[in-house]
Amino acid sequence: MKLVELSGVTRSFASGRRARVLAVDNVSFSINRGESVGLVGESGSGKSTLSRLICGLTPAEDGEIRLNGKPITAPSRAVQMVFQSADEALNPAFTIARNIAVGLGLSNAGALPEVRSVAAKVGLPPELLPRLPHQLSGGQQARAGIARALIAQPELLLLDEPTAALDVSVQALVLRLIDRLRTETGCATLLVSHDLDVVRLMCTRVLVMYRGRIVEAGPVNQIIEAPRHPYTRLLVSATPGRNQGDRMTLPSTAPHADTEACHFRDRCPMATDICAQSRPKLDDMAPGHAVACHHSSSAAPQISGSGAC
Ligand SMILES: Nc1ncnc2c1ncn2[C@@H]1O[C@H](COP(=O)(O)OP(=O)(O)OP(=O)(O)O)[C@@H](O)[C@H]1O
Repeated sequence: MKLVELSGVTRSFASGRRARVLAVDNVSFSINRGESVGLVGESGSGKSTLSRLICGLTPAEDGEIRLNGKPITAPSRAVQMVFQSADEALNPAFTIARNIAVGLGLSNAGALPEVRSVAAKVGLPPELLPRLPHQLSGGQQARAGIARALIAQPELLLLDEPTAALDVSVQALVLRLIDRLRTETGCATLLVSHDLDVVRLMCTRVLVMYRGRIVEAGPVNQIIEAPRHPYTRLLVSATPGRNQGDRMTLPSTAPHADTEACHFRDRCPMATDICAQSRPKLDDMAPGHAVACHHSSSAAPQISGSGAC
């Protein structure tokens, strides 16, 4: 049932005069086969680094990532990434056909029948295949990026803000396409997004990340309707159209390097001494709903019955 399992995964980067920035700090979770999971959090919280770790594009410093029970140590065809911009996804010097074939590790005409077939699946007409990426619209480039990932027949598709560079009407089309392909192929998805409404539409479960850590995880409706972690509440309240009276802005913040404390404590209205002294564990508060907060019980709002997916 479990497709991917992360245990204690950690990755830091050198950062100017400061020794290290902990981009991903001792993160553990799993994704089941065919599951659609969202990953949300403010800019710099570590979402892209986490995706790249799972994809094998960035090595972990500590911890382990397993795919079907076997450690991932390098990029594998079973895990493919759809990037947020064509610049990352497509080689500007390659035709669209050749870019798609790269997903198979091939870049020659031998891949053409498969390229045509996957292009048709994502709605790219064959006459676009000989073109260069800059000769396509943003939506067509996004489709080509999805085709490049899909041609490898992945078991897990990592979608790093796949529609961030597109205008709203095209975004909706591409999101619908991704949802249809997920259902057709049965592959699991991890969707990185700033947009909780998109995550609610596309995913059954969501992971909330803050400064390198998962602070809340659970069924997407339950988390949006009744968030338990103070940061998730802030995130939900900052979503346009919600809790207007209590909306707060989310300034960009630098990740902490300290491992033995709650990273949210300096922004948390409920912080006490224990928050500076020990790291809260991600504990189950309800079936499938986990929260990492020393005060999650006292802070918990009533869960209305409207939530679990
Ligand atoms: N190659 C790198 N070298 C140095 N620091 C890095 C590198 N990659 C990421 N970081 C740092 O790690 C932290 C997490 O970055 P990451 O890109 O994973 O966040 P994110 O949540 O995906 O942000 P965004 O939503 O803006 O894309 C940030 O502080 C970032 O500056």
